[in-house]
Amino acid sequence: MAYIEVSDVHKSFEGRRILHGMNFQVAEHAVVGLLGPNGSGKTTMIRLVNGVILPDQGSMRVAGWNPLTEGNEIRRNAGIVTEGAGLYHDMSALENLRFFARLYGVTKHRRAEELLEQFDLTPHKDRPTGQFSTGMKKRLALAKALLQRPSLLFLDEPTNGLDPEGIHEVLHHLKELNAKEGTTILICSHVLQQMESVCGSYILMESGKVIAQGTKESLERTYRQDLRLRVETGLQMESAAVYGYPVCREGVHSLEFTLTRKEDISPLLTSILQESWVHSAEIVNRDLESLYFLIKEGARP
Ligand SMILES: Nc1ncnc2c1ncn2[C@@H]1O[C@H](COP(=O)(O)OP(=O)(O)OP(=O)(O)O)[C@@H](O)[C@H]1O
Repeated sequence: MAYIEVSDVHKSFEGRRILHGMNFQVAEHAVVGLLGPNGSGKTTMIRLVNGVILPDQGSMRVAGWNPLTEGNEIRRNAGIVTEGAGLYHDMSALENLRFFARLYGVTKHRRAEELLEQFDLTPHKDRPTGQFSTGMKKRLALAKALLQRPSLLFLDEPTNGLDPEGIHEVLHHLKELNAKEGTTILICSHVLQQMESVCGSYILMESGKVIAQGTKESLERTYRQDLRLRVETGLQMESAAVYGYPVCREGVHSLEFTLTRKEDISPLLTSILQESWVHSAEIVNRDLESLYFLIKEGARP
């Protein structure tokens, strides 16, 4: 049975329909990306599954609880990291974590210190968090959300405002958390390419609806019609098809072939190598973002 189950959920604000018929599942121990553009309704969905707001219609189940009637249980047992980290800026990192540990009734001795260590914040534990960089604040917010060892973690745009190093660090900590503790993680983001390194599967949203759901491989299988292989080569292109594959020139030494299946790559490269050199070959339309646009533009399984 799914750990999070959302069935036909609708939500309007002031008569404006924001979510219309959301359906998705998240398996226990999975890391799932809820992905979609700004304003597509991701934060609204997170608030609904936490029981902070109520749907107009539909049913939900989160770790065995019903968000409509058992929101308190869900919020007590799930970690939530939203845009405002909810930290006290005058207090140090350690004081913040100890304060929230008391508030949440966390009894485990040295839990705050343990989390500071886990998130590489021990050297900064006595500094006021107001002086922290955005990346450090995000890590501390994650530590705060994990004080009660939740089995479920909701993250709303965890990489917003971070530089590449900060993004790498936060994503690394999330992967580690899932691998070591099996925490189920639902991450909302509009930055699709960042999520590829951490999520095992995706829920793709557009204007308040799920347009596709699955692992990247299953989405690829269902929606991708062709693949574009960019080859850095000295091969001369004499027609719009080379060795039977449609091709166009992308640069002086760069050709882009359109293939229908991965199995065509080896024979193509073997043929090219008989005539010229090859310095690199790369599939250029296999990233999550191009897949998202393909699905959004109406690709049909
Ligand atoms: N309490 C509210 N009252 C009125 N409108 C709201 C409320 N909360 C959200 N909305 C509207 O619902 C729409 C979806 O917002 P939501 O924050 O869920 O989107 P999002 O996908 O999380 O976007 P972002 O990536 O920008 O965070 C937006 O148009 C927003 O203005």
